[in-house]
Order: sequence, then structure tokens, then C-alpha cells
Amino acid sequence: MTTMLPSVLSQVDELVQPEIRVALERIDERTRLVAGYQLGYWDAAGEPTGRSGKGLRPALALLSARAAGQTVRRGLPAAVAVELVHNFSLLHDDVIDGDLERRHRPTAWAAFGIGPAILAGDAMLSLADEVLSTGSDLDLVRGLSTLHTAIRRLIAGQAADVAFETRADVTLDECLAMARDKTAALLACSATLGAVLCGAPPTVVDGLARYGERLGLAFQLVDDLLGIWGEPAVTGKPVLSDLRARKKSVPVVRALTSGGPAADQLADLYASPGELSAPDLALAAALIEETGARDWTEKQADRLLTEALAELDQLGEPVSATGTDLSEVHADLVSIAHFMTGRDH
Ligand SMILES: CC(C)=CCC/C(C)=C/CC/C(C)=C/COP(=O)(O)OP(=O)(O)O
Repeated sequence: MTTMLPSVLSQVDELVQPEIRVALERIDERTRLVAGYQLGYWDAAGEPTGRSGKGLRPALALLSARAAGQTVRRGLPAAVAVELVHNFSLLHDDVIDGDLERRHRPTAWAAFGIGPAILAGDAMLSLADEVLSTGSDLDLVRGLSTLHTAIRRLIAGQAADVAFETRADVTLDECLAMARDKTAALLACSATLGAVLCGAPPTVVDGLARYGERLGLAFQLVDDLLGIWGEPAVTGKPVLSDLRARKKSVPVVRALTSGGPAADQLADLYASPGELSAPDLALAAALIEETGARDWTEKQADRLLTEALAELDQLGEPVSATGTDLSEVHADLVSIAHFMTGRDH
């Protein structure tokens, strides 16, 4: 596995982030402070900081326009929109979960309060639509429908995730469906939206969608593994945070449904009242590993990555309006897929 930084990520810094900053100008100053904090542009006092999100979704959106034979710039509205939707979802997720830390600093609601944080999320969601709608020669109706279908799935996935916290009988299929909705939907949308807005043929859009769905689920499985075995200094999240919150992530549900004494012991820990102590959290992680769920989840992520990459071979050769060498775009889609699944944060 390679974790080399794909070059498209620097295009996100150069092209997409400035566009998002321009879009933020449209919202009121109070809300802009919170939104820009969430996006990593400045600290709670409005002083500039280094950007902290990885920019994976806008990177996929830029590549998606190129996969349709168009310029990177044609992918910009899609890239801005998906990064805004992503940050809306993270911000609201942190409010819902009561999480205090993300990307190595206090979450937006912890820094500004729940009201301003929710409003900043709402503002980013609304800006996403507006940015898409300002593109002139684009296939806007299909684009908006693609984005909103993903947003509805994001909400459904989040609703399931919350509901699962108080259910002891979550099945592995339910859990995987939740992960697809919560995470793969927006990543698949990112991988297709640039192409959709450029009016790409269904063969290209559908192939990119299948690539994004498989890669998106692999990405969530890696995220679940990092939520248990990741290094907090690298992930920017507190140690064992998913287990502390008794999250029904994929490795947890795989372990709980595996049968045997380790699964029973884990179920007892998850059902016990009050906060889980540090030794209990470490025990829960060890029990999950003992059931083979860590290994299984890693293998599933590898399998999904292979399937995602195989989809790229089926994409065909759309007419290139720019003389783009499409094999180069495919190589970039391969590179970002490896980066997303080989990451440590
Ligand atoms: C409607 C609603 C509230 C939905 C929430 C859905 C949700 C929180 C999904 C989690 C997706 C995920 C793995 C994010 C981390 O992405 P990343 O590692 O790319 O994040 P980065 O931008 O920090 O790099």
C-alpha cells in the first residue's frame, strides 16, 4: 500500500480552497467565523491557521471532471459543493455526538456553542447549492439531483448510526448499509459530480459512481479501524473514542455478531451502565481483535479497493474536449484510492 500524497490534493489547495473562501463572503460575519474555523482557515479568534482537512472529496470532484475529458476548472463548482457539504456533515455530527475534538483542535460547537455551530453547518449546506447553481453551461438539474440524493443518504446513514447506539441487535448488513449511506454516498457523489455537470455519458458517470461507492465503503472501514486502533496524535481524535461512545462501527458489529466468549464479553461491556474505564476500553479493543473482526475488516477494505480499481478499467474513453490523456486521470484515481485506504489519519 502506498500513502504518497496524490498531486491532485495540491490542486485542491490552489484552486478549490480560494473558491470556498470567496463563497463564505456571502454569509454573515458571525456565521462565517464559525464556518471558516470548521474549514480550518482560521482559529476561533479569526487568526489564519494551516488548513487541516485532507480535501479528498474536492480532489475526487476535480478528477471526475477530468475523467469526463474536461479541464480541472470545469470540476470546480462540484469540488466546492462537496467540500462544503462534507464540512456541514462533520460539524453537525460533532454536535450530535457531543465530540470535543476534531482535526487536533476543539470542535466548532465546543469553540463557539451549539447554536452558532448548527447555523454554520446550515450556511455551508446552502452555499453548496448556490455554488453549483452559479455555473453557467453546466448540466445543473442532474448535478443538483446527484448532490441532494447523496445528502439524503448522508442523513439516513447518520440517523441509523445514532439509532444503533441504543440497539443491541444491529446486524452486520444493517451496519454496512449505514456505512455506505453515511460515508460512501458523498464520496461516490464527489467522484461523479464533476462528470455529471460536464454532461458526461452514463457509462462514465455510472463507472465513477461504482468506483466511488466501493472506495467510499473501504474508506469508512479504514476510518472505523482508526477509530479503535489509530494513534490519537495522528488522527486528531481522542483515544478509543468510538468505543467510549459505544459506536456500532463495522469491526464492533462484526465482533458482536461473531458468536463465542469474546463476543459475549464485548456485548456485556457495551451493555454495562456508566462510562467505560480506560482498562475496559482497552479490553473491548482486545476482544474485538480476538474475534478476528479487525482482520476481517482490513480484508474487506482491501477487497473493496480492488473492486473500486477494477471499475476504472471499465470506464471507456470519453471524447476528450481538452486533449487530456485519460490514462493520466485513471492513474490519479488509482493514486487517490490508495492514499484514502492507506491513510493513518
Ligand atoms: C448528516 C450528517 C450529520 C452526517 C454525518 C456523516 C458523517 C459524520 C460521516 C463520517 C464520514 C467520515 C469518515 C468523515 C471523515 O472524512 P475525512 O477523513 O475525509 O475528513 P477530513 O476532511 O477531516 O480529512
